[in-house]
Amino acid sequence: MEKQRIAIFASGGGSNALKLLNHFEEIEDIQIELLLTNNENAGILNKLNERVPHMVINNEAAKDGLFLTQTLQSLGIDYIVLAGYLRKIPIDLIRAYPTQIINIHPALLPKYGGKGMYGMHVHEAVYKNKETSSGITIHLVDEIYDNGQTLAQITTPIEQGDTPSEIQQKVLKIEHQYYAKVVEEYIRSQHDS
Ligand SMILES: Nc1nc2c(c(=O)[nH]1)N[C@@H](CN(C=O)c1ccc(C(=O)N[C@@H](CCC(=O)O)C(=O)O)cc1)CN2
Ligand SMILES: NCC(=O)N[C@@H]1O[C@H](COP(=O)([O-])[O-])[C@@H](O)[C@H]1O
Repeated sequence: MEKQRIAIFASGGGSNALKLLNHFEEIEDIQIELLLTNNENAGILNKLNERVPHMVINNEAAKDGLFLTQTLQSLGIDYIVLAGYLRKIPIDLIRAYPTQIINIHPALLPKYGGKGMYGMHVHEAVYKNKETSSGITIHLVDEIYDNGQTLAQITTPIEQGDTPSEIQQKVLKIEHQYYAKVVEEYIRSQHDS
């Protein structure tokens, strides 16, 4: 496979972004070339240690699909991997990368998805509904939040008495175990000759 270049989009602490960096540092034909964030205070920015170039955009730029497309294409980016990115991906960027934008959602879609369902909001809703399991959904991104084709779904049991924070920790653990491998396998599946 010809070398494939990834841009990671993140808005927060970036634990998934770091797991992705670690995973793809060991792989020669898939490389992470950029970390983009809409949040100048994102915790990930303090953890990169110059491992990858980064770009901070404001919320206007985050809405500008043509700007984002031109920027990413000028860098030769082939895939966009969202890792706790909290802004809507604009339609013009989706049209430029129709099957090349991947997201991880910390719940078993289609439940607990859509506008407002991010971070702890998700786990609090799962807790409130007394679910006995939660998990992750890795999916392609389309113009509707959390609506794109599912690539993988992995569940984790919720014990009676688990708090939203304990649910978050269980879900984050499987995010870290599976996301990078699912991304790698998906990219390779798109280039199987
Ligand atoms: N076009 C798409 N853009 C994004 C998707 C998607 O599926 N299609 N996934 C999200 C990630 N996400 C869930 O996995 C998600 C992130 C944020 C929100 C949300 O409600 N955001 C708030 C703004 C929050 C903030 O900036 O502080 C909002 O839109 O009001 C929902 C789902 C990434 N983008
Ligand atoms: N709907 C999107 C969403 O809620 N994404 C979630 O944000 C967290 C980011 O953590 P991280 O910054 O430590 O990777 C992760 O749990 C991810 O699933």
